[in-house]
Amino acid sequence: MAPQINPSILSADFARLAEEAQAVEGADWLHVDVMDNHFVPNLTLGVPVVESLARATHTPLDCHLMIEDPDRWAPQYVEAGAGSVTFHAEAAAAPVRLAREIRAKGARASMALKPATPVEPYEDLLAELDMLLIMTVEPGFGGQAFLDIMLPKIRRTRELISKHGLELWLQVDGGVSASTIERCAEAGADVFVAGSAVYGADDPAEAVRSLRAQAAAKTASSAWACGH
Ligand SMILES: O=C(CO)[C@@H](O)[C@H](O)COP(=O)(O)O
Repeated sequence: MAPQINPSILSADFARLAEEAQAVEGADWLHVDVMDNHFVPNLTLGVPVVESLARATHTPLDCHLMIEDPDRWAPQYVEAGAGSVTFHAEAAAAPVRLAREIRAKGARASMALKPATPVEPYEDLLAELDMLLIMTVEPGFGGQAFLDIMLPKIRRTRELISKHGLELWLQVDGGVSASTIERCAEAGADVFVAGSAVYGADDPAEAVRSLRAQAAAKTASSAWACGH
Protein backbone atom coordinates (compact mmCIF):
# COMPACT_ATOMS: atom_id res chain seq x y z
CA MET A 1 0.00 0.00 0.00
CA ALA A 2 1.22 3.54 -0.77
CA PRO A 3 1.93 5.49 2.42
CA GLN A 4 -1.00 7.46 3.79
CA ILE A 5 -0.85 10.84 5.55
CA ASN A 6 -3.56 11.63 8.09
CA PRO A 7 -3.49 15.22 9.45
CA SER A 8 -4.49 15.42 13.10
CA ILE A 9 -7.05 18.12 13.78
CA LEU A 10 -5.80 18.37 17.35
CA SER A 11 -3.33 20.90 15.93
CA ALA A 12 -6.01 22.77 13.96
CA ASP A 13 -7.95 25.87 15.02
CA PHE A 14 -11.04 24.41 16.71
CA ALA A 15 -13.01 27.60 16.04
CA ARG A 16 -12.61 26.94 12.28
CA LEU A 17 -12.80 23.15 12.15
CA ALA A 18 -14.68 22.90 8.83
CA GLU A 19 -12.20 25.19 7.04
CA GLU A 20 -9.26 23.41 8.64
CA ALA A 21 -10.62 20.04 7.49
CA GLN A 22 -11.12 21.40 3.96
CA ALA A 23 -7.56 22.80 3.90
CA VAL A 24 -6.16 19.24 3.81
CA GLU A 25 -8.60 17.60 1.39
CA GLY A 26 -5.73 15.91 -0.49
CA ALA A 27 -4.97 13.89 2.65
CA ASP A 28 -5.89 10.21 2.85
CA TRP A 29 -7.86 10.49 6.09
CA LEU A 30 -8.56 13.22 8.63
CA HIS A 31 -7.38 12.08 12.06
CA VAL A 32 -9.86 13.09 14.76
CA ASP A 33 -8.55 12.95 18.34
CA VAL A 34 -11.37 12.21 20.77
CA MET A 35 -10.23 12.74 24.39
CA ASP A 36 -12.36 12.45 27.52
CA ASN A 37 -10.07 13.90 30.23
CA HIS A 38 -10.08 10.48 31.95
CA PHE A 39 -8.13 8.11 29.71
CA VAL A 40 -5.86 11.07 28.88
CA PRO A 41 -5.46 14.41 30.68
CA ASN A 42 -7.07 16.46 27.92
CA LEU A 43 -10.59 17.08 26.62
CA THR A 44 -11.44 17.62 22.95
CA LEU A 45 -14.65 16.67 21.15
CA GLY A 46 -17.33 14.01 20.88
CA VAL A 47 -19.99 12.46 18.66
CA PRO A 48 -21.84 15.67 17.62
CA VAL A 49 -18.63 17.31 16.35
CA VAL A 50 -17.72 14.16 14.40
CA GLU A 51 -21.19 14.21 12.80
CA SER A 52 -20.64 17.82 11.73
CA LEU A 53 -17.11 17.16 10.46
CA ALA A 54 -18.33 14.21 8.38
CA ARG A 55 -20.71 16.62 6.62
CA ALA A 56 -18.03 19.32 6.23
CA THR A 57 -15.34 17.35 4.39
CA HIS A 58 -14.98 14.74 1.65
CA THR A 59 -11.96 13.28 3.48
CA PRO A 60 -12.86 10.11 5.41
CA LEU A 61 -12.60 10.40 9.18
CA ASP A 62 -10.10 8.33 11.18
CA CYS A 63 -11.38 8.68 14.75
CA HIS A 64 -8.85 7.92 17.49
CA LEU A 65 -10.73 7.36 20.74
CA MET A 66 -8.57 8.24 23.73
CA ILE A 67 -11.44 7.53 26.08
CA GLU A 68 -12.53 5.14 28.78
CA ASP A 69 -15.23 2.59 27.98
CA PRO A 70 -14.73 2.47 24.18
CA ASP A 71 -16.88 -0.69 24.18
CA ARG A 72 -19.84 1.59 24.82
CA TRP A 73 -18.89 4.61 22.69
CA ALA A 74 -17.01 3.37 19.61
CA PRO A 75 -20.10 2.16 17.71
CA GLN A 76 -21.59 5.66 18.04
CA TYR A 77 -18.62 7.11 16.16
CA VAL A 78 -19.32 4.76 13.25
CA GLU A 79 -22.93 5.95 13.24
CA ALA A 80 -21.66 9.55 13.34
CA GLY A 81 -19.82 8.98 10.05
CA ALA A 82 -16.31 7.78 10.93
CA GLY A 83 -14.76 5.52 8.29
CA SER A 84 -12.22 4.14 10.76
CA VAL A 85 -12.47 3.90 14.53
CA THR A 86 -9.48 3.26 16.79
CA PHE A 87 -9.94 2.19 20.40
CA HIS A 88 -7.15 1.71 22.93
CA ALA A 89 -6.11 -1.80 24.00
CA GLU A 90 -5.62 -0.45 27.53
CA ALA A 91 -9.23 0.76 27.70
CA ALA A 92 -11.27 -1.89 25.87
CA ALA A 93 -12.95 -4.58 27.98
CA ALA A 94 -13.65 -6.89 25.02
CA PRO A 95 -11.44 -5.85 22.07
CA VAL A 96 -12.39 -8.73 19.76
CA ARG A 97 -16.10 -8.17 20.24
CA LEU A 98 -15.62 -4.43 19.79
CA ALA A 99 -13.56 -4.79 16.59
CA ARG A 100 -16.23 -7.11 15.16
CA GLU A 101 -18.97 -4.65 16.05
CA ILE A 102 -17.14 -1.73 14.40
CA ARG A 103 -16.63 -3.79 11.24
CA ALA A 104 -20.21 -5.04 11.24
CA LYS A 105 -21.38 -1.43 11.35
CA GLY A 106 -19.33 -0.70 8.22
CA ALA A 107 -16.13 1.00 9.45
CA ARG A 108 -12.51 -0.09 9.65
CA ALA A 109 -11.59 -1.39 13.10
CA SER A 110 -8.34 -0.29 14.65
CA MET A 111 -6.61 -0.71 18.00
CA ALA A 112 -4.01 1.60 19.56
CA LEU A 113 -1.12 0.80 21.89
CA LYS A 114 0.33 3.37 24.29
CA PRO A 115 4.15 3.51 24.36
CA ALA A 116 4.46 1.14 27.34
CA THR A 117 2.04 -1.46 25.93
CA PRO A 118 3.79 -4.29 24.04
CA VAL A 119 2.35 -5.71 20.82
CA GLU A 120 3.18 -9.39 21.52
CA PRO A 121 0.19 -10.16 23.80
CA TYR A 122 -2.09 -9.06 20.94
CA GLU A 123 -0.50 -11.17 18.19
CA ASP A 124 -3.49 -13.48 17.82
CA LEU A 125 -5.90 -10.56 17.80
CA LEU A 126 -4.31 -8.72 14.87
CA ALA A 127 -6.37 -10.68 12.33
CA GLU A 128 -9.51 -9.07 13.80
CA LEU A 129 -8.22 -5.58 12.97
CA ASP A 130 -7.85 -3.39 9.87
CA MET A 131 -5.18 -1.20 11.47
CA LEU A 132 -2.89 -1.13 14.50
CA LEU A 133 -1.85 2.27 15.87
CA ILE A 134 1.49 2.52 17.64
CA MET A 135 1.65 5.71 19.70
CA THR A 136 5.02 7.39 19.31
CA VAL A 137 4.28 9.86 22.14
CA GLU A 138 2.25 9.50 25.32
CA PRO A 139 -1.31 10.23 24.14
CA GLY A 140 -2.98 13.47 25.18
CA PHE A 141 -1.28 16.36 23.45
CA GLY A 142 0.06 17.45 20.08
CA GLY A 143 3.52 18.92 19.55
CA GLN A 144 5.46 16.38 21.65
CA ALA A 145 8.86 14.96 20.68
CA PHE A 146 8.86 11.66 18.76
CA LEU A 147 9.87 8.66 20.91
CA ASP A 148 12.68 6.89 19.04
CA ILE A 149 12.41 3.98 21.48
CA MET A 150 9.16 3.00 19.67
CA LEU A 151 11.02 2.09 16.47
CA PRO A 152 11.77 -1.51 17.57
CA LYS A 153 8.06 -2.00 18.36
CA ILE A 154 7.16 -0.77 14.87
CA ARG A 155 9.67 -3.24 13.40
CA ARG A 156 8.36 -6.15 15.50
CA THR A 157 4.80 -5.34 14.50
CA ARG A 158 5.72 -5.26 10.82
CA GLU A 159 7.35 -8.69 11.27
CA LEU A 160 4.15 -10.05 12.86
CA ILE A 161 2.08 -8.64 9.98
CA SER A 162 4.37 -10.39 7.48
CA LYS A 163 4.52 -13.62 9.49
CA HIS A 164 0.73 -13.94 9.48
CA GLY A 165 0.25 -12.58 5.93
CA LEU A 166 -2.12 -9.87 7.17
CA GLU A 167 -3.45 -6.85 5.26
CA LEU A 168 -3.22 -4.83 8.47
CA TRP A 169 -2.31 -1.14 8.15
CA LEU A 170 0.35 0.05 10.61
CA GLN A 171 -0.22 3.60 11.83
CA VAL A 172 2.13 5.80 13.87
CA ASP A 173 1.00 8.89 15.75
CA GLY A 174 2.95 11.49 17.68
CA GLY A 175 5.90 13.65 16.70
CA VAL A 176 5.71 12.56 13.06
CA SER A 177 7.38 15.23 10.91
CA ALA A 178 9.79 15.73 8.02
CA SER A 179 12.63 14.78 10.36
CA THR A 180 11.09 11.57 11.78
CA ILE A 181 8.76 10.14 9.09
CA GLU A 182 11.54 8.34 7.23
CA ARG A 183 12.60 6.41 10.34
CA CYS A 184 8.97 5.33 10.82
CA ALA A 185 8.59 4.30 7.18
CA GLU A 186 11.85 2.35 7.26
CA ALA A 187 10.72 0.53 10.41
CA GLY A 188 7.49 -0.57 8.72
CA ALA A 189 4.78 2.05 9.28
CA ASP A 190 2.51 2.84 6.33
CA VAL A 191 -0.05 5.26 7.84
CA PHE A 192 1.28 8.48 9.35
CA VAL A 193 -0.61 10.86 11.61
CA ALA A 194 0.84 14.37 11.61
CA GLY A 195 -0.60 17.27 13.60
CA SER A 196 1.82 20.15 14.09
CA ALA A 197 3.88 19.17 11.02
CA VAL A 198 0.77 19.77 8.87
CA TYR A 199 -1.24 22.47 10.63
CA GLY A 200 1.89 24.35 11.73
CA ALA A 201 3.03 24.63 8.11
CA ASP A 202 2.36 27.70 5.95
CA ASP A 203 0.65 25.44 3.40
CA PRO A 204 -0.93 22.39 5.10
CA ALA A 205 -1.89 20.70 1.81
CA GLU A 206 1.69 21.00 0.55
CA ALA A 207 2.97 19.61 3.87
CA VAL A 208 0.77 16.52 3.33
CA ARG A 209 2.16 16.01 -0.19
CA SER A 210 5.73 16.50 0.97
CA LEU A 211 5.42 14.05 3.90
CA ARG A 212 3.80 11.48 1.60
CA ALA A 213 6.64 11.79 -0.92
CA GLN A 214 9.26 11.39 1.83
CA ALA A 215 7.53 8.29 3.22
CA ALA A 216 7.06 6.77 -0.24
CA ALA A 217 10.74 7.21 -1.13
CA LYS A 218 11.88 5.62 2.11
CA THR A 219 9.33 2.78 1.89
CA ALA A 220 10.48 1.93 -1.64
CA SER A 221 14.06 1.46 -0.42
CA SER A 222 13.15 -0.44 2.77
CA ALA A 223 13.73 -4.14 3.19
CA TRP A 224 10.26 -4.79 4.67
CA ALA A 225 8.50 -3.37 1.63
CA CYS A 226 10.18 -5.64 -0.95
CA GLY A 227 7.34 -7.53 -2.62
CA HIS A 228 4.80 -5.51 -0.56
O1 LIG B 1 -3.12 11.50 19.46
C1 LIG B 1 -2.35 12.41 19.46
C2 LIG B 1 -1.86 12.96 20.73
O2 LIG B 1 -2.41 12.22 21.75
C3 LIG B 1 -1.82 12.89 18.17
O3 LIG B 1 -2.73 12.68 17.12
C4 LIG B 1 -1.30 14.27 18.12
O4 LIG B 1 -2.30 15.19 17.87
C5 LIG B 1 -0.26 14.37 17.05
O5 LIG B 1 0.25 15.66 17.02
P1 LIG B 1 1.76 15.91 16.59
O6 LIG B 1 2.62 15.15 17.56
O7 LIG B 1 1.88 15.39 15.20
O8 LIG B 1 1.91 17.38 16.70
